[in-house]
Amino acid sequence: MGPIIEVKELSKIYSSGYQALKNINLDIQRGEIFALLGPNGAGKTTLISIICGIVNASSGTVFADGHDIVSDYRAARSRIGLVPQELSTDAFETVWATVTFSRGLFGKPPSPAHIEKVLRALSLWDKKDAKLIELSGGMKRRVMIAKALSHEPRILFLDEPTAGVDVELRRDMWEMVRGLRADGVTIILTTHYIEEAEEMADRIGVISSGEIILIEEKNQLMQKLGKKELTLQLQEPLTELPRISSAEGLKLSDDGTELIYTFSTVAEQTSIARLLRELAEQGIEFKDLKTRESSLEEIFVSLVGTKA
Ligand SMILES: Nc1ncnc2c1ncn2[C@@H]1O[C@H](COP(=O)(O)OP(=O)(O)OP(=O)(O)O)[C@@H](O)[C@H]1O
Repeated sequence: MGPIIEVKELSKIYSSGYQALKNINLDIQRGEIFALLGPNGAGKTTLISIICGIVNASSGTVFADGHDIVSDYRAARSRIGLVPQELSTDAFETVWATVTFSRGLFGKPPSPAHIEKVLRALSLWDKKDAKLIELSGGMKRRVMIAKALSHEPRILFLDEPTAGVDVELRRDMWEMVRGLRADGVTIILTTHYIEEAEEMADRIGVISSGEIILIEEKNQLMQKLGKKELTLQLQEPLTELPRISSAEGLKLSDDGTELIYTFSTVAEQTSIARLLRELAEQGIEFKDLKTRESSLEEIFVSLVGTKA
């Protein structure tokens, strides 16, 4: 079986003339959690909206579970659940009715058992008879997810799932996403919270100005582009950097009490050993040391020059 989503040479020019996507090629593997990162306006929502059939592409093709999203729209769309960024709910419907109705839209036979399972998983069961207007913002967001899961999709898109939600709900959502993955659902999420991608994703794609500039396994990305920082707290402050051959990547703190050494995670052992040896040879002693690894956030900023 091939990838569950295949995007080929996809471009989008809005009627305003603005080109939001430029020749995107992207395969999403079955069962993975894929995080799409990018600064505001990079094209994330446009890409998702095209895959979900809400926006038309200008050129290129998309297959969802083998179905062309244009010529075979219904089959493609039935495979997909979408949790959009904006909450749009029918304020006076009950939770139960709105989620049940969503399932019907995809031509699936009623399944109260499935709806119950979804509502329980999202801690909405005791609210099933409440009208949406009576729910808190976080609960409304859970309802959006319940709607997206109502027809048992194999692919779930989460567009900024945890924007503006509290820490507890964010944790709950991560838990739920992991549970879905365990059931074999493929998950694509966009997020501004790098922490979320770092925590959840198997692979990460970075989109900037309508182009995919990087796709990588998360662990490899962190290893390849990640930097480590070693801080040595000196016994005696220095007035200038020691003259040693491993001075590249070495900085002296403003007050002269710390040496800070930045190195790539790949090159680590040999270069640290050499640095420590050379410092010892110069009689420079330190009383403590600490190391720190760069976060995905820093890697991201180094790639696109701005925050996600
Ligand atoms: N209907 C539209 N007509 C014209 N331009 C649009 C339209 N929708 C989006 N755009 C433009 O396309 C670009 C990509 O927008 P998109 O919403 O896909 O970005 P995004 O990566 O999802 O951003 P954000 O992180 O802010 O949600 C932006 O410059 C936006 O202004």
